[in-house]
Amino acid sequence: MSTDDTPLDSDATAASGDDALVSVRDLEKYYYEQDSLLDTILRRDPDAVKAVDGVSFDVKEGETLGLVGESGCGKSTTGETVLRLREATGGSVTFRGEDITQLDGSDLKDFRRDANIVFQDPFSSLDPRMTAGQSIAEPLNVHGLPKSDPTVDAAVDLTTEGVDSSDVTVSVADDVDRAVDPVDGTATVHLRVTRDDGGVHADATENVDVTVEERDGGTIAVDVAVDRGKRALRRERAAELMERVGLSADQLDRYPHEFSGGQRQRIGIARALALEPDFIVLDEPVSALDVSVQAQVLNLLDDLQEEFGLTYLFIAHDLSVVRHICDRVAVMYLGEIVEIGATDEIFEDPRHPYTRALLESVPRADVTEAGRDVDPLSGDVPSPRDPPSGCHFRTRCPVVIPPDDLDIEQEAFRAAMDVRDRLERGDLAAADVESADDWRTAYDGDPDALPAAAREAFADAFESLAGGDEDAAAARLRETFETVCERDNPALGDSTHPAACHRVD
Ligand SMILES: Nc1ncnc2c1ncn2[C@@H]1O[C@H](COP(=O)(O)OP(=O)(O)OP(=O)(O)O)[C@@H](O)[C@H]1O
Repeated sequence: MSTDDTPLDSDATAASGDDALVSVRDLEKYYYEQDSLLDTILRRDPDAVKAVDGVSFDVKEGETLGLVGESGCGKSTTGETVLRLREATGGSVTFRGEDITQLDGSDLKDFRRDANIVFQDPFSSLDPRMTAGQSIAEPLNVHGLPKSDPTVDAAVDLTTEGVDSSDVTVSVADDVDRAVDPVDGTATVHLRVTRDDGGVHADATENVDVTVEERDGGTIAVDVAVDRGKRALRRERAAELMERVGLSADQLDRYPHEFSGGQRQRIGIARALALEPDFIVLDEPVSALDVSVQAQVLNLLDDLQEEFGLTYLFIAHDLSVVRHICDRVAVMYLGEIVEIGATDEIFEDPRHPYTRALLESVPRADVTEAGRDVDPLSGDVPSPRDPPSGCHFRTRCPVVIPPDDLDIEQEAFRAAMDVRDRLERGDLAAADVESADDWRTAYDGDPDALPAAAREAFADAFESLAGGDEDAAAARLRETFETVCERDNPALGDSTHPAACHRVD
């Protein structure tokens, strides 16, 4: 989550394999709606909601990749499918080179320790009947942690004062790694043995149980062990995490409703950190918070990323949030990624008309570089059950490409396409038309400003309509006004900053 410029000479979609922690390829998540009885009787194929429809991207180790787009574009479904909280219906997700869509049993459980999620709404994502401490410790409980790792060695780093170190023998229990974080495969207890007027004392920096005994002959025996049970250790870990996310360990026994929104989100973050993951999906982590606390939570996420070397997939609909914390940004529209690139490039040189329109909805101060020459988005995202043919954005796109042989202004072309859409949707029917000339009222623009070929096409089509032949009318309009944008779905290239648009090379 650095604000430094990311090198732009790397491939934007694929992080060239080696440095990718997560690689997503052609990911699909289709939801199949419950069939009606009639569907079952007629053996119709179930309707698919194509929430994620062939998405590919990499998240490099240590980076923050933003995933942005309007509500309903499939961002959450992507995040949850990448984490295997939902099952993919196609494609692959590779984590450290292993396809996690194929994992099961203990391998899947291991992946769940490595990758976690912070949800948007910290109130509904926390169980109201659990205290903060219980919520944070729950993942440890589920995984039976903390437990000792037999491959970790136990060691002691001894210092003495008033005692000759050669007189001290220390025995460290093998399982101290339950309470002492190992470094490079060794859990080291830092022990200090001192003598003062009261006798000999032994203290450890770590939270372990130390007993000291002075034996005949002047030798000193120190035992280091972890005597607390798992439950107590989990509570200690929860307390540490509370402090790390900016809360007080004294609040461990409070319930979610006793915290503010920002504090609840901190608890959600502590819970996500409990298993020491490498990768976290942040699903709109600050969208539900007051603007005044958003920056604090973003700063916390930034600090945690640096301290623990975390990799983030940051989901947001608000581009202004993304700008300051993401290294790269992927823009999603109706189940597809339409543009991906380094954050500065996305903001300073947006290539896809959808990205430009999204930038238009960002508060003005944040997009001075992008200019203000694009209309903000109008209308809603179409249904992913029946996405538009070709480029999914074409029904809202302000720069649809007219046919080569039709010399027509964009606005006039859009108005002509509206007539076509209404006819094809059934909103304009033969019953609404009496004569060929009726096209002049159906067309929302200056009919006389249209090129002759367009006027002829309308007149022919409306004559067919007046005669009751809707199919012939639709065919005539398609023949004249069909655009490449509805024929072909533009692919996302593999350049440094690709955009899936017929206008972008
Ligand atoms: N369980 C489900 N069954 C059917 N359709 C679903 C299901 N979950 C999501 N969808 C649909 O999939 C599409 C993508 O939803 P998703 O929540 O992933 O989008 P999003 O971009 O994250 O939006 P939001 O910001 O509102 O969460 C939407 O049309 C949604 O209605």
